[in-house]
Amino acid sequence: MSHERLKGNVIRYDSRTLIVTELHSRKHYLCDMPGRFKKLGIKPLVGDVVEFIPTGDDTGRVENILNRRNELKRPRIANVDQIVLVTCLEEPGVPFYILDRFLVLAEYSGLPTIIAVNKVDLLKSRRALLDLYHTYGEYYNIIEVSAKTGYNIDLLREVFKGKISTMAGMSGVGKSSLLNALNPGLKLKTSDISKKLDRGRHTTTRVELLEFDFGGYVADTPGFASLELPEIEPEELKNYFRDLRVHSGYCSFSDCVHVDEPGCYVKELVETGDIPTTRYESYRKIYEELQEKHKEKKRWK
Ligand SMILES: Nc1nc2c(ncn2[C@@H]2O[C@H](COP(=O)(O)OP(=O)(O)OP(=O)(O)O)[C@@H](O)[C@H]2O)c(=O)[nH]1
Ligand SMILES: [Zn+2]
Repeated sequence: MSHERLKGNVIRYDSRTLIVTELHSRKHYLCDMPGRFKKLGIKPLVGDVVEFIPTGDDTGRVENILNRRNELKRPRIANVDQIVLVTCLEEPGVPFYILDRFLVLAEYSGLPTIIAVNKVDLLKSRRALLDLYHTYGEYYNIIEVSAKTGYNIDLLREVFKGKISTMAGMSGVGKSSLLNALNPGLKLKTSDISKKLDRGRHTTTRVELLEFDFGGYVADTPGFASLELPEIEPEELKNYFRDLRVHSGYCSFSDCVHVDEPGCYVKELVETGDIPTTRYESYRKIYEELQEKHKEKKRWK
């Protein structure tokens, strides 16, 4: 048995053990952590890249956790590359306002975001799609897909390939169906790995990374499930609307929040239709919600 250090991705973790996928062979190792980690308060996260030394055929001991590029809060994952926001225009027709809330959370996380429009097989015309492109197409990559017919699933596979992703989107838009279309049996396969390496120990409720056969990982639970807004100052909200942000510099006041100020260029663009009304309405609605939250907080101080 060689004792060279190997590197791998943590795909699952409970209080004592980690399942690590070795980067090159993609073999799974059940690893434990040295006691000193706990003493030092070092806790691994799913998505971490760790160095480990094999102690048996499929076991190992973690030596080191490499620096994280980032850390997503919900679900708790390290080194996330992107968010794939799933929506659809029929069954259910997801309101743009809901999409806008997801996008604020995505922008706040600072991660690249791709919009996947699922169930395009249900559309009788391209009208609703054109509306979506008009509203979001300049600022986000949009990909039309159908989990049912397989339309553009190969393109979506390219989006996920080799990356750590998290999917977000309203209930019923087809997130699970898409994962299954991308990689049939994805969830089952992962629970098999867990069972084999775990030797029947209790199952964890923590987030796990599912491994695509074609390379790459996706969180097994959707992100931003609650749509609850993070602690953003109302004045900061404008930074999380890409389309407002790019025009912010042209308002008369540099700290313009695009609500009541004179000489607001953003409001001018809403008038001329260059910024979609739905986007501006979402902005106002969320702005007011944040103001309320802010007031509440002050009241209790
Ligand atoms: N027509 C059509 N139906 C689809 C498509 N994708 C999913 N569905 C259906 O939409 C319903 C919801 O799909 P799910 O994959 O469970 O959606 P989900 O986003 O995972 O839902 P949650 O688990 O509630 O978050 C199911 O009845 C699917 O069969 C599609 O591309 N076209
Ligand atoms: Zn303004």
